[in-house]
Amino acid sequence: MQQSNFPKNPKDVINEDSDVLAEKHQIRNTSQSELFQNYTMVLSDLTKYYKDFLAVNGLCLGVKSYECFGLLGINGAGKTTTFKMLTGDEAISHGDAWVQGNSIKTEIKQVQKLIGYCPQFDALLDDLTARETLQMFSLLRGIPLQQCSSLAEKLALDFNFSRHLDKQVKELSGGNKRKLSTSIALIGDPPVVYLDEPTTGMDPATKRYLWNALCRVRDSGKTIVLTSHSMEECEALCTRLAIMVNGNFKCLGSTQHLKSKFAEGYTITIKVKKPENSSAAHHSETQPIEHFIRDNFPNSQLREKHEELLTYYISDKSVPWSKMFGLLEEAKRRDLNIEDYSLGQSSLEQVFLTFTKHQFTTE
Ligand SMILES: Nc1ncnc2c1ncn2[C@@H]1O[C@H](COP(=O)(O)OP(=O)(O)OP(=O)(O)O)[C@@H](O)[C@H]1O
Repeated sequence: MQQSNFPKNPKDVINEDSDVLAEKHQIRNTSQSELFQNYTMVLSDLTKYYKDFLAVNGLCLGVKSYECFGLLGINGAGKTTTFKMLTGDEAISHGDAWVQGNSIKTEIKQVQKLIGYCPQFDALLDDLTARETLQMFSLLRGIPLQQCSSLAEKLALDFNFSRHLDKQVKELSGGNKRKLSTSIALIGDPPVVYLDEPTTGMDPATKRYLWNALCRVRDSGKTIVLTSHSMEECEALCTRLAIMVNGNFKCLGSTQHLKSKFAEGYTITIKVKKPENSSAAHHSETQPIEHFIRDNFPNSQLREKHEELLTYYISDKSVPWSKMFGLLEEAKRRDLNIEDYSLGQSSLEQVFLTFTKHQFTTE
């Protein structure tokens, strides 16, 4: 069920990160001619309402060639809706977006010539072979008939499905269908490529093969925008990424920047003993350990308190591991209701989880 306090007005959104605000400021305050000179793709306050439900909220972004931009977010964050607006499949409610200076709102036919799109669900015809599929899309893209066959072979080689080129789509595995869909997005050499979860259903080795192929595409000068649920994928491919929550960018930057901004330091996760016959620890059980952490780790931040788990972020990297383990062992000895604990270096995955846990439940 939809939550009643979902922000209806783009201005209602709070807690935007400084990098997200800086990008907004830059897009809003730079002349269009300068933006189009610097960026292949520009989003300016891109917004989508489904009736009164705000699915995408005023996104501002500029993406250059040689850049792969990642949209990360859990289910329902607004990633596919963003793509659908960029491909002209959904009308834009407010704002606009441009590809090589062509407006999605007023020049969609021109924009469609400049983009390749791999949708989240393979839009393939079961009875055609992979070769026939590639040839059909090549013809639709205006490629001369005599070049279609060699192009199909080249794409199958680049994406490692040559062995399956003459199989019918219905005979292909899920991973090979994704490879076929991704290669379709590249037919006609479009300068901008949108990939909606390109590696869904792929085994780890195939995934890595596709990542390498996409790195080569990126390094040939194209602009790639992809959605993913995987931090690992974004680390492998993306020059920059944004974490999306409820239609908003929550943070934006290179994986390295996000790591140093949000994931430096340590994470302590403490499992608190639950009282008998209770599914969660209450304040009286968690209070002693909360006091202990506050007193002994002055820079600690309580990031999450969920049932019997407390997760702290320790930004002070100068404290040696031995000291931290020593303090946590002491807390265990003092019987502060600690059942168990773990101590580790913060990861990008934790940054992602920290941001996305604020996603409203809409289903
Ligand atoms: N046609 C529609 N009508 C009404 N609401 C929609 C429609 N399409 C999407 N939504 C809602 O908009 C929100 C964003 O959906 P969207 O598909 O863009 O999310 P997503 O980030 O791509 O999720 P996933 O990772 O599952 O693909 C969701 O709450 C979804 O239920």
